[in-house]
Amino acid sequence: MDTIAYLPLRPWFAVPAILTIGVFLFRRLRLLFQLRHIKGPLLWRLSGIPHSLALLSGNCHNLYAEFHRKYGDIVVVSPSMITTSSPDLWARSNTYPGYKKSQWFYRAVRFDWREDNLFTQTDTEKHDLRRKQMIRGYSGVENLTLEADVEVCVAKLLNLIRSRYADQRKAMDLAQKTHFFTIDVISMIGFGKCYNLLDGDEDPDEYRKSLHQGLAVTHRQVALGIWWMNWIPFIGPKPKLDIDSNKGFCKMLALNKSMVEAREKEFHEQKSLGSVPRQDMLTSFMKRGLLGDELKTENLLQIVAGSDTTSGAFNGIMLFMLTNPPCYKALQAEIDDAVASGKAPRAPEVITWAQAKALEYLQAVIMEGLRMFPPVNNQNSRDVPPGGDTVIVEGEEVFLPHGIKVIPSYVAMHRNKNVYGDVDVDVFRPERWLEETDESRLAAMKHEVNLGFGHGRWLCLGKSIAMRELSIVLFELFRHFDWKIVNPEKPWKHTVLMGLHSVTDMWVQVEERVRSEHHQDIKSPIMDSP
Ligand code: HEM
Repeated sequence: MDTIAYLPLRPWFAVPAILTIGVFLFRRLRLLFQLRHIKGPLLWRLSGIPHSLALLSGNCHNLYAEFHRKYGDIVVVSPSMITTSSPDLWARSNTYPGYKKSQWFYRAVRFDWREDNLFTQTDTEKHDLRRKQMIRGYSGVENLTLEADVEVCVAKLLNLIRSRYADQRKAMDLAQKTHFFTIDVISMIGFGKCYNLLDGDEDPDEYRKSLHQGLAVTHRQVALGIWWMNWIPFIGPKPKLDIDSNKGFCKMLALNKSMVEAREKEFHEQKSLGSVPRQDMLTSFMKRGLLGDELKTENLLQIVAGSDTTSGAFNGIMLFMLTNPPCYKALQAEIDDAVASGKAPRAPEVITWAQAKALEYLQAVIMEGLRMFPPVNNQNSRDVPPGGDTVIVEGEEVFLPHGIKVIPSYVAMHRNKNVYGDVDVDVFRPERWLEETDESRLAAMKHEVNLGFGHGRWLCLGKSIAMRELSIVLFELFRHFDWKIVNPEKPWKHTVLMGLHSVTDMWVQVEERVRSEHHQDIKSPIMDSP
């Protein structure tokens, strides 16, 4: 008892304790001094706790947008972190030499604590080498089944909505279906084997649930700063990878392992026989030397990076469209015109990516949806390089000291009045993309909204896949069906985990659009009623 009571007085304890506290306080004061010229709420400058609480609240994206409205384009949100709504600063921190991905976030999101994938790699040189091995597989140049794979999944989605919900007048959880769709697409193009969630309209192996659980656990670890616990090898169960008995993420890992191993074997056999291997994503990666564990971890990255992001975008765009009758009507008018004029095929054929890209209003809806509801938020952090960096923000030079972390506030950036004007930035109005006559302003708007896919060497590799999915599916959803939100007062349950929108219970009523005797001319009973 005595020993414990007098512990702080014993020199062997007191000296290191005082030194540790002293170093901590010195560092805090130095940071406070270094960032004194940047605005931000006092409590957030002094302690990291408010930032942790903001992340845990699931509403960090809106809170930081609020800060930007109050303090301007850069704001201190923790002793060593600033958030920015300046497109120039964010673009610069993705291109200017020396900026790198911050470990506090990217180390935490490794699937396996020992191994990086392209997304988590904080060593810029290693990242760039890996990216070179993968870029052609993602681009579609060496992935000749991409178009057909997406088309098959779109047909399955339409069939599911029609047969199980529209025909039976049953309310449908749209968020579940968009997630099933993006998981099916990415497993098909990533593995060459579809998870088939749309076929059965269920998730028997709980992939969806496990993706959400994985995001939730990692989110809490990042927010509380305890991600390093994953690095203690004895903590956390080592998953037993058994395809038959597992469910969820472990099943996904097991399936990934066996699929990739089988494909590697096939690849080497075909190579030794001199025959042409399949032309898909996995083959493209293997041709560029990505094999074994590296191939497995990159393959898994696709599923995680390619499902919640795109389904978040779908849900946001659908919510904004279903609550904006003039936009809803304008999109259906463009779709009907496109079909009537032969710019789009008649049903049951599915529109192609090339055809959908050419539909101006559809593309404007997607840009505006991504602007109003950015699918990725806040945490893609960058470290300021050694020597610091002097940047121009709102016309003034600002010095950012070395080691400070910069995070993007896409919500605020996508509503930056210097880019979009100060009339209606907070309003969903796809027309802004079509009406803008000043070419340099339009270019700045496009550049800005595209930052939501990252930038420079870290630009999203799946961007064209996501745009393809969004364009084709939105066209077909509005061509075939009419939509109502079941509960406009609470349209969904929503939170943000690891910067991604996690949406459930987005209940909608869906009806087949009424067709005239020519069958292809469709009139909307919902939107045409007075
Ligand atoms: C609307 C949908 C999507 C959005 C908004 C989005 C956004 C982003 C963003 C912001 C980054 C950069 C993150 C950072 O700098 O740390 C990124 C990276 C990445 N995304 Fe996406 N993404 C989407 C869909 C997809 C899809 C469908 C795939 C896969 C098919 C994918 C694969 C990747 C990969 C592999 C990276 C890492 C790139 C690198 O570090 O070189 N994304 N994405």
